[in-house]
Amino acid sequence: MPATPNLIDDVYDEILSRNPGEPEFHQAVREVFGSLDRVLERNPQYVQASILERICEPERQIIFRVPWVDDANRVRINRGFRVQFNSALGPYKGGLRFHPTVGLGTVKFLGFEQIFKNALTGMPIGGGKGGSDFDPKGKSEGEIMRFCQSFMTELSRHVGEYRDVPAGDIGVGGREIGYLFGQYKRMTNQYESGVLTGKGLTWGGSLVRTEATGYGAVYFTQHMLATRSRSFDGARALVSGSGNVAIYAIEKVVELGGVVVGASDSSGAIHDPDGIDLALLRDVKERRRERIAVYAEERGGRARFLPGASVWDIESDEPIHVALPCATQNELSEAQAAKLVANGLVAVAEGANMPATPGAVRVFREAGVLFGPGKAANAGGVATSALEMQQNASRDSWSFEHTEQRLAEIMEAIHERTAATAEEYGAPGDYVVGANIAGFTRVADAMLSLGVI
Ligand SMILES: NC(=O)C1=CN([C@@H]2O[C@H](COP(=O)(O)OP(=O)(O)OC[C@H]3O[C@@H](n4cnc5c(N)ncnc54)[C@H](O)[C@@H]3O)[C@@H](O)[C@H]2O)C=CC1
Ligand SMILES: O=C(O)CCC(=O)C(=O)O
Repeated sequence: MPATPNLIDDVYDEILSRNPGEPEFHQAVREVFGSLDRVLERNPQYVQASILERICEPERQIIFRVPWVDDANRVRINRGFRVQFNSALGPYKGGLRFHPTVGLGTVKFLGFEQIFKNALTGMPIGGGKGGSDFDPKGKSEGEIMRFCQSFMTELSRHVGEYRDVPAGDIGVGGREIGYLFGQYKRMTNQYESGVLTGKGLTWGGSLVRTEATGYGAVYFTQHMLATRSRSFDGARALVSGSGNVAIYAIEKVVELGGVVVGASDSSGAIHDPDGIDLALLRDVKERRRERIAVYAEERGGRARFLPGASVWDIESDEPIHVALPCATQNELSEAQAAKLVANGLVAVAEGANMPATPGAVRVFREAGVLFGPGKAANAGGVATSALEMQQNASRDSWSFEHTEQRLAEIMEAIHERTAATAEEYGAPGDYVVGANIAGFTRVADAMLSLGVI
């Protein structure tokens, strides 16, 4: 009988009562705690130093008003957030999300995940996350710019190369990072490239950052598949979403010989049994910023749009070997997981943060499906952000080949670290246990060294 179950339950109960109304944060904490009993047994020093309690309490939470003027000259108000969760390993690092569902609990769940993900990369970055309930959908270029400028006017007090380095996430891509960086530069009167990552290539950005999260998730999957002597060659895959992570995951799957037969956005899913035409999808989503239905209309043939459906509802006559959820949290349910398993699923890698519900994760693990949790599988994005920071600090810019090689090595190392830790703690092949323990112990050891702060 483990010596610590009561402690973990007690700390969790305390977190529930101290953080009411934040179900996604609770879910993320529960998921990590589920792997930690064996770690606390072996490391009583973590218990003595209250690492569990401390790691769940953000170092700082900033909530601010974001006033801006719309095209009709009306003053609009949104709420901005930055949660600076843990800086034991380096400056806070993590993206900004602009989406109407964003609240403190969302940002805390993402920031909490980010602590362990960033630790897994082996790079000197702490964990943080931010965002706003601003909805970029349907807004003009001018409105997006004015919102970003107002958001940065407050955020600028809290960020910096050595303090906190935001990047993109849902609703925040190169365009928004540009407006945020422009306003920061104007306010501080200095060209501090290292304050944000995901920058454009002519003003301090890194090659491969755009592709990194999607490519990294596919590299991670490739390593998982190799443990069963399998590869992407001839594999059929479903990818949810059609944003930054999804697009480059699709690109890499196809490059490695796989076929992607479905993708989605928040209006529905497309099923294209002959394989998605990536050039058309990119044109529709990246350039024209249209709904995904337009892809099916223009593609013709056997491509279909399924209004309001999830990609995981697609009825495929042929087996689906790989699932890459790359849209949003809790998008893949237990019932959808069971259906995928029945249709020949071999591997899942979370390109998004926490896209599989706890029930879905249980189904995958019990069925022996290779399951790469987001902390490990989507860490290529933030790792390449850290490479962007390295380039900024050395006033250098690396070639695409060199940077992609670094990304590939980092993803291989994360896979190795995760698999080895799972093995060491008696759970061979369980990437959830491996990622949680490897991430947690790296941060916990640093926290011990830094004293009670
Ligand atoms: N951009 C990055 O480097 C990283 C992103 N992530 C995670 O990956 C996920 C996707 O992020 P990005 O691609 O950057 O955002 P994005 O804004 O470029 O794309 C998000 C995509 O998800 C779709 N989507 C959103 N809600 C949906 C819903 N309820 N149902 C179906 N589709 C929905 C959107 O239509 C869009 O296609 C998020 O969970 C994010 O936290 C994780 C690591 C790094
Ligand atoms: O590149 C970054 O700093 C952030 C990436 C991110 O938000 C994530 O990993 O979820």
